[in-house]
Amino acid sequence: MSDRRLEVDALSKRYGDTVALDGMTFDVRAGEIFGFVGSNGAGKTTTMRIILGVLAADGGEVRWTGVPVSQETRSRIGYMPEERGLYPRMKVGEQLTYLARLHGLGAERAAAAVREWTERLGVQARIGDEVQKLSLGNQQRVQLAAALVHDPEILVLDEPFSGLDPVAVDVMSQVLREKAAEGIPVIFSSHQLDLVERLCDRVGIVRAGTMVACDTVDELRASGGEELLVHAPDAGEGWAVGLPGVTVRGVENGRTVLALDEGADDQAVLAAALATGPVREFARRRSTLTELFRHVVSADATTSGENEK
Ligand SMILES: Nc1ncnc2c1ncn2[C@@H]1O[C@H](COP(=O)(O)OP(=O)(O)OP(=O)(O)O)[C@@H](O)[C@H]1O
Repeated sequence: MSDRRLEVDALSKRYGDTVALDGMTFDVRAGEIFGFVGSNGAGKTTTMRIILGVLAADGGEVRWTGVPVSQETRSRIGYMPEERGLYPRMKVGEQLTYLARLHGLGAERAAAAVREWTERLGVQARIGDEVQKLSLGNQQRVQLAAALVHDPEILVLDEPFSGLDPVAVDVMSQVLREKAAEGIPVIFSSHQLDLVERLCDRVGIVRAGTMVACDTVDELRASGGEELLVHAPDAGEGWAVGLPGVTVRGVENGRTVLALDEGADDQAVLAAALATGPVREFARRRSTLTELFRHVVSADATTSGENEK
């Protein structure tokens, strides 16, 4: 039997009166990169901490290969905590070696893993420096190395991309892709939705401690419906307001972005645009993940009881 899935099943968690998780449910399959997105305070970090066992749930269960996760399973998870967890005064190499040994690697394998990951992540020149002497971005590269040196079976990364320069983002993305290709389930949280859209096989959108949408990027985008992008330079504000089946979503680089209901007449929109003057661009496209996210997350935020940090 090889049901290599990390299942998060109906997790609940309260902090006093704050409901942090309310039936959080999703799964991440082996070899899949899963993007975990949601507004501040939606419950992503709480979920990841519960997966790791650094926080106990009030209810629900986390399973790996169909079995509730034990401390032994948890020691095989590579974790990058949001608050980061490196010892500032310890040298990079010593720290990574210590972590690898702590997870049971022998001295030789630990040394090889530290070499491999510091080189891969471009911090090999800093191996003899104290962590606190590194820039924040380089500390983050070391933090990723710390999640990887013990050759984990599962990767759980809390905002691994925040604060990284574009080159580091590429390196991090490539590493996550490789790990997934090796058959590891990879879950990471992020507010950088363009990156999530590029990198993830599936995406889960969380609101107020509950998963509100979970699917492939393509399916999620398709569920957001179609949009029209119209560039009519002489049109005044509000030119499209009131057109049947049309909602004005905003303006993007001078183009009006319109959402179309199913069956709405795009030719009537074109005629309305032409009535204002020349039309330089008129294109259909599917919603981006960012637009869908705004739509899903703002749906009933006022009734959700969400307590933002
Ligand atoms: N230690 C704590 N004590 C009290 N409330 C907490 C604590 N940790 C989290 N919360 C609350 O639980 C909810 C979920 O927080 P969590 O950190 O899981 O959200 P998040 O999705 O990771 O947010 P962000 O994107 O800002 O990191 C929030 O309302 C938060 O204020």
